[in-house]
Amino acid sequence: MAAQIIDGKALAQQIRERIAKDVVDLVAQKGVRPGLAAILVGDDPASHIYVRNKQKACDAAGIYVDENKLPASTTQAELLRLIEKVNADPKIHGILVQLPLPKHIDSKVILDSVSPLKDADGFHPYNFGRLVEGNPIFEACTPKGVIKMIESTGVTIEGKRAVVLGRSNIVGKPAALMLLHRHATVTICHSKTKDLPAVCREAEILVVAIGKAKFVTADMVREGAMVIDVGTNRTAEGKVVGDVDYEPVSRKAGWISPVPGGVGPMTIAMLLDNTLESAKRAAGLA
Ligand SMILES: Nc1nc(=O)c2c([nH]1)NC[C@@H]1CN(c3ccc(C(=O)N[C@@H](CCC(=O)O)C(=O)O)cc3)C=[N+]21
Repeated sequence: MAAQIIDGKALAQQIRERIAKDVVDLVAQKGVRPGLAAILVGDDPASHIYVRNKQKACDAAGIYVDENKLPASTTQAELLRLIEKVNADPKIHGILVQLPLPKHIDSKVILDSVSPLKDADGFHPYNFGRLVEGNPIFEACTPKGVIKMIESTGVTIEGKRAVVLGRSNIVGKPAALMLLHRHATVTICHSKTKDLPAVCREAEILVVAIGKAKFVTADMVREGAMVIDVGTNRTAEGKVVGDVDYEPVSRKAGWISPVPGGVGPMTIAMLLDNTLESAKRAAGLA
């Protein structure tokens, strides 16, 4: 039996249409248009493509974007001044500092300087702490998108064995917490995990975020499992592939998310959603 495909692109499109309607209502009712400050430092081509896609999605949803493309030579102090400015700007409800930043800039210092009330990426330690508590304001976009994809299948998370492959602060760890709060039994695996394939085979829900092309093979997947592939890897030929060896795994899994067209588009939709929610809060709603 071939797995059912979790179409992140279509789901993201539905969510973006709902956001566009909510933006119209928010403008009509409160005179507040959601605003996102997008900050991009340097000339990493992939980052420019991502930011352009985020900009297009915001435009289509009626979200105002204050785009800041800074040269690679930008100093940490200059970047901090820009963040102070957008922190104080009432037109801005969400701030995105595109990662990675150039090496001479300390990302931790920069991300910590973003107002927790505008932290649409959910990367600030305050928001991470709120997530640990189970009382988040902003949830990181990629793991939030992963949860929405799982929920879209109608499969209940409660009571399930979930395995998260990867322990990064921006995907693996928050994804594991979000699954835990929805009452899954969660295991986090990483490079030091012993007999990783056996642990993965226990998963009814397997979330893969390790950043290695085709790392998850069919022998690591339980029959009928739900496999969510967070990877975005570029092959030598320039093709985008996930962390999952899609063809063989899709013959064994019950559900699978493709790359491209899976978690990536959902990440962008969640950035819009977080910006909208922030604007609603600023307008005294929600
Ligand atoms: N502050 C910050 N927040 C982020 O959320 C953030 C970031 N920095 N830095 C880089 C990563 C990566 N990321 C992706 C978003 C969309 C796709 C996406 O839409 N991908 C398309 C394919 C794109 C292609 O073909 O190149 C897809 O999967 O269908 C992928 C990756 C967000 N990130």
